[in-house]
Amino acid sequence: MNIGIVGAGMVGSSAGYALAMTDSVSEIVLVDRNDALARAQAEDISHAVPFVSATTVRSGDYADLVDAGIVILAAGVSQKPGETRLALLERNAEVFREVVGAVGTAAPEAILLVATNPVDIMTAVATKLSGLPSQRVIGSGTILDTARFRSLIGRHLGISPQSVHAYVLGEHGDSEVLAWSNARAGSIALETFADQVGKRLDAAVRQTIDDGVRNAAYRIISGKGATYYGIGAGLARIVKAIAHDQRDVLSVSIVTGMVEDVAEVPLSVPRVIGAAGVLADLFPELDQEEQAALRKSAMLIKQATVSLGL
Ligand SMILES: NC(=O)C1=CN([C@@H]2O[C@H](COP(=O)(O)OP(=O)(O)OC[C@H]3O[C@@H](n4cnc5c(N)ncnc54)[C@H](O)[C@@H]3O)[C@@H](O)[C@H]2O)C=CC1
Ligand SMILES: CC(=O)C(=O)O
Repeated sequence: MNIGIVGAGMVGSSAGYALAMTDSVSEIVLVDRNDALARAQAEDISHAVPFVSATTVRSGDYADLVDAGIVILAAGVSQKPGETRLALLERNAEVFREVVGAVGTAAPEAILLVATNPVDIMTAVATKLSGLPSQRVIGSGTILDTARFRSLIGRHLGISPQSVHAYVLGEHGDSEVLAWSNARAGSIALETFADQVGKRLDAAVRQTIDDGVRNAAYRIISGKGATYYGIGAGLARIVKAIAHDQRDVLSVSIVTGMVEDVAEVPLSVPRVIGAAGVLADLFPELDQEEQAALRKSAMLIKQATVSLGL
């Protein structure tokens, strides 16, 4: 499959690099309003390819996206230290008014994979502007938060994050919901697993992990200005699931019919991902506190989409 990436900054180029390293697509075309940047990123990534894969990496303009099966949207502004994702909304909605139309003209059938923040609301913006069915406009949503959650649980329990089955739901942002109540390690409930390996999983440990997940972006941005390796790998993971019809369960964001009594809201729950995009939405059983938090997150996002007239 051929992949387009619009926005060749830190996130777009990291996604391109991660994709090239996984050898899962045929061609990557980078598009940016800064042509020189897109050219330089493509050239640099293409020099990594001979070590790993045979992916063609080049820059181009929108017309070069004609054969793309998926177009990643990573164009726009990013957070300054201390700034929230939601604060980017107006500026990035303006960028999408230009970008989504241009992508739609070149590649009307492509699945759109949104990374630009605030990613849930930008997913709703892209869905509206493109006129595509919601199953084909996918926001990276909480795929990154879920990875952070699994990584910290795995580190605490002394196991691989890939043996942790736990999801972050709701907004990719401050109101996100760490679903502790149904988290498992191997096939064992988390608390039972912790008991069996002699680890504590009390409120203090949970609070430390919650902070590690919820505030990761703020910490990284204050230390190095941006986050990009994690999301680059997350985007590559979603692309792989679509390109190879893998039917993986991943927490991603699409405009969802009903979540905790909030209608038509873009947020993340686990979903089955395959060649046609989102094949099914999954709603894990939550405890009362998590349910209330998910409703709050859904209402907050809904307010923002309504304020944009979506
Ligand atoms: N979904 C997630 O988990 C994450 C999302 N992000 C978001 O991704 C977005 C990109 O972040 P970075 O790559 O760090 O920013 P960046 O500033 O490095 O790159 C953004 C690129 O977009 C390009 N661009 C801006 N307007 C454009 C337009 N109208 N047409 C074409 N290209 C345009 C710029 O020239 C620039 O190269 C931000 O909104 C950021 O908040 C960042 C990290 C994680
Ligand atoms: C920047 C951002 O959204 C993140 O790293 O989670």
